[in-house]
Amino acid sequence: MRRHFHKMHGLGNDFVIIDARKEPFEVTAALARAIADRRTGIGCDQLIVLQPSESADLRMRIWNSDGGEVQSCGNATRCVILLTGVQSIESDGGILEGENLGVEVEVSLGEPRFGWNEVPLAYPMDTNELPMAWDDLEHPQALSVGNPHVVFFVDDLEAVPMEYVGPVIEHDAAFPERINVNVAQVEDGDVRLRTWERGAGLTLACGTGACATAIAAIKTRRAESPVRVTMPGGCLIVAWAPGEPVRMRGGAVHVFEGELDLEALQ
Ligand SMILES: N[C@@H](CCC[C@H](N)C(=O)O)C(=O)O
Repeated sequence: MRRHFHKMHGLGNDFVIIDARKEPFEVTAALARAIADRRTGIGCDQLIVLQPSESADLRMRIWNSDGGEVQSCGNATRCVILLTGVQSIESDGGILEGENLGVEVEVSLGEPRFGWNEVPLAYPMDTNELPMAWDDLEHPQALSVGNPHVVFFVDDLEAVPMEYVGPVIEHDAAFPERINVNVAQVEDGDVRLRTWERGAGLTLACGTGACATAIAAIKTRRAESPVRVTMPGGCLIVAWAPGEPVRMRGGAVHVFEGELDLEALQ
């Protein structure tokens, strides 16, 4: 069996996108891992499947490269808007709205949530400053922008061994659904960010991570909205004020399309 797919990326965070609005497509964790495998599959950070929706223009489902299904993906949202032209997307993290502005795509990810059980954390803690530390990384903020994030601000981003500390924090028992780990440095109100993504590891950019980090920077007056967030793959502009949805603007690129050989992947 063969199935049409699109390969897209948002600032180097890459996706295999399958449009299953007319023809259903069943995903198992094993199939998601096989498609995402860069040696034997197509290769991607996340597999995205588009389905019909009753509450929005379409439903977007997201699988990390480890095969786990998750709630939200900021960079994929911009790609899906570019690909399909829709303006509202149902996701497990909420309704996402956006618009293709031409060179860039703008997306609203809804209002962030700061309750310990909304992140979620394993037990009550002050999400403005978790009383926790991992080596030199300490007291992160925790929040949900549809998916769970912690944000650390540091003086020297390059000195942080993300490959070592990222997976340790991701799997800490304090985070029952695991967590996306953002480490950022702020200079003159501009944010530089590296993200260890839950279920995908270090990526060139993370859209929800950029939103979570900009919100954390605005809350602590390290930066003012709109915030420029620069990641290894490029930059996003993030706007937010307390009580409002977070909005993100940036690029999205269609790379190629082709046919998946599903039998070869099993
Ligand atoms: N790359 C994404 C986030 C993808 C999901 C994330 N790894 C999770 O497990 O929540 C983005 O651009 O936001």
